[in-house]
Amino acid sequence: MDPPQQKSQLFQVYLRLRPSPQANLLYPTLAAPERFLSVEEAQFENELPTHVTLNPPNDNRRRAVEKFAFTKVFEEDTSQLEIFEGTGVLPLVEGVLGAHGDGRDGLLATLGVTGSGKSHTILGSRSQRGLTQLALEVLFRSIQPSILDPSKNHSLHATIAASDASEAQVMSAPMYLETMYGDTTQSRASSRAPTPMVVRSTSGASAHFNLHPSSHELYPSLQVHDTGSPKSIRIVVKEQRTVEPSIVTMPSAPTTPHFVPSFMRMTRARSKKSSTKLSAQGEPYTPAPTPLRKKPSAIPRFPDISNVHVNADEHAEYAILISMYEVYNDRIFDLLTPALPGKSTKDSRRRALLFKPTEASPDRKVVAGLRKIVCGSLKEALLVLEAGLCERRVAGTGSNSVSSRSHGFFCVEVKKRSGGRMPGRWGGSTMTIVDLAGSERARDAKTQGQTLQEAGKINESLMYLGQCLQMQSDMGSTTKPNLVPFRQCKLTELLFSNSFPNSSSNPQATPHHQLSHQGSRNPQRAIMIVTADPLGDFNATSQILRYSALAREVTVPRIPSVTSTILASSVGSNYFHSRGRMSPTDTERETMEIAALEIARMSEEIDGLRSELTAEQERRFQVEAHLESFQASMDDRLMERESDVREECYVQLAAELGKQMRQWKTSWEAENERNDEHLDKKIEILTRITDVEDEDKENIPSVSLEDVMEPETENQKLRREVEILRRELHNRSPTKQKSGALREKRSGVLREIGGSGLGSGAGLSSLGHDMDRLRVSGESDSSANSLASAKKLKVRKLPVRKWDMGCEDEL
Ligand SMILES: Nc1ncnc2c1ncn2[C@@H]1O[C@H](COP(=O)(O)OP(=O)(O)OP(=O)(O)O)[C@@H](O)[C@H]1O
Repeated sequence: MDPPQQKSQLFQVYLRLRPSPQANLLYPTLAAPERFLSVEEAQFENELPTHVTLNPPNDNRRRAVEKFAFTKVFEEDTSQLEIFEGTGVLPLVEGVLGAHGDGRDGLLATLGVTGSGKSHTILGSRSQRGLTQLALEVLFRSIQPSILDPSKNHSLHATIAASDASEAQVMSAPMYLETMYGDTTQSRASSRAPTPMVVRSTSGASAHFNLHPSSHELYPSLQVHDTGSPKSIRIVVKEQRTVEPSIVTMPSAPTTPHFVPSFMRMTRARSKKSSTKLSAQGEPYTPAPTPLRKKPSAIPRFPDISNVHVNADEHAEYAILISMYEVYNDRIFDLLTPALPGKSTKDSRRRALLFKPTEASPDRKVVAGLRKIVCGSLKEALLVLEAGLCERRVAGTGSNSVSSRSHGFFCVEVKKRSGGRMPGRWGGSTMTIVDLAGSERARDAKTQGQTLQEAGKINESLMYLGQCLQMQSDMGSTTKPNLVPFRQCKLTELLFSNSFPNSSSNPQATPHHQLSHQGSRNPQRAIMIVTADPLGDFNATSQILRYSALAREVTVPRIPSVTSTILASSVGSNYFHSRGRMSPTDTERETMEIAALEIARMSEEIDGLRSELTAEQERRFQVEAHLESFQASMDDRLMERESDVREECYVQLAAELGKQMRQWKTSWEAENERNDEHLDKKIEILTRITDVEDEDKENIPSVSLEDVMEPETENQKLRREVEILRRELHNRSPTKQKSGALREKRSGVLREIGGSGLGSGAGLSSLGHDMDRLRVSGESDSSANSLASAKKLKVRKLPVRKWDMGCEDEL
């Protein structure tokens, strides 16, 4: 079995076996576990082996022996240097530098079961450097004469930020290291204290800022114009995508410690809307104080690669940008932007980033909004790496005391442009180094809670990665790159998106100039280092090897009985008969045996799955039965409870009703008593009134209805009598006439009254009128009338009585 054509492979896959820890330390009492992985002899002398055989442990399960092919296999005694030299990292670095033209993206990743040595290989340990540090050293050394130092070249930021397609926050290494480690000895620029400055707006409002002395580095497109006054300045932002410079109008603000990159982001975002004028309406950003990190005391120097060198473009200028991020629970987080402490929780808060095409990179996805550090030296780059690693999530598990809980990405962007007096546009390639989190079994890792959840996400993403790797290993026979299902999770998207030529990019969505530039981009070169512990978990390791190996075959036939049956029946008869041959050749027999073995293995797996299914079904029935009985008992209990509640309610209701009845009865009796009393009083009053009326009836003459109803007739009658009397008087002597007339009149009136009893109301009224007219002279008729009407009721009874009692002369 030979590894397939490697040209068609996306990855070169190397296998590294980790040395087992000292057996007596790990297994002081138990017998050391059996080694299940053996390395096949190399085909040629002085060459590394390429095949390993996986021998299943001698348990009851019948499992086939599998053989896997890799680009190279490194055995346990391989050193870090040998790995570095043997895995093609150097050509990868050389490709990124683009010694003879455009560079080519490179990807270096490690994959393996947890604790198998991935981090050790790629990042090293306290005493040894990993592939990352070694690659960085070679890279910096190779471009040493033509690398641009950000602390010396002040326009570097501006040009790099302008060429960056990922909306990145570009920062110089001295500035970043100062914020992380508080180190003031990194460079001349950062050794000075911040200089306070006032930013005066066009409207006269002023804002106070402590502009960092190296702010022209941080904000490359920001130009500070001295207006002549030591306290005021004018800020002009030269946007990369706008032709004219834009004046930034700052609002008045209190003193802030730093004028930070978020301001630049804000201005850029606004510039999309307005190409000429910007206005910074937002408040100047005050960065949250970040606790300083302890600067690593010593960075390992072993293994020594001081003589290693790769080719670089001698006529080009280089700049190195470093960014780091992790994929945690399928989300991307920047490792160089320190997490902010959460407001409500103790946990720190980080903003997830997007992997997407941007305005400047429409046909290629990039992690947008990362912080990128421009490093001028290897030392700076290593310190940035250390700072980023501190942010990475790790946890102690049963399998590894310092287990990575995320997939870590370390990106070295090599920016390259033609040198000379008129430097050209920045181009460049990226070397991405990935330390994948290890697959783990919860039972072995003894994880729970959040760590178990993380493991679930890790295993899921690794499963998708496995699918992609399997597909890519099949690409020797097919030329369809789209078959690799890399869009299933963030990890595979990040790893595979840039592994294909840009033929799939949408030309309609891509401007011509960008298409011609981007379209020429080479697919990335990728190296995968699979780590395995030959004494570790057999199942987990065989799974990893199955999907990462370049080729796989079953080499040692452990023919189970079912296989012989298959061979005897199907292979022996049908296959060869169909070909019309009496005896198969050795190759055919071998192929058939392998196929039969595979069938046997699969049928065994199917049997196992069937029995698992049956067991699951049984469990389900049990659970369902349990659930039903539980439901029935719950129903009974519910009914019981309901009747209890009803009973309680009834008793309470009855008690309440009785109480209400008693209260009502009491109030009803009281009401009755009150009514009786009231009635008695009424009767008493009535009795008294009746008595009085009886009394009155006895004293008051009865008044006929006719009399009351015919007062006019009576008046006329009286008038006639008065007339008669007047005439009589007129016939008598003049002296007697007057007194006689008066007497007659009075006696006539009295008669009239006497004749009619109490008389009618009108009669009495007219009499009252007469009386008043006689008594009160000069009073108006109306007042007399009103008086009479006011006294009407009294007049009805009392005067009558007086008159009845008084004699004629008194009147
Ligand atoms: N080749 C090696 N030589 C010496 N020690 C090794 C080697 N490989 C691994 N180790 C040691 O084994 C331990 C676990 O290794 P490491 O942390 O690299 O595992 P890992 O695969 O990254 O695990 P995880 O996926 O859980 O992060 C470490 O103490 C490391 O130093």
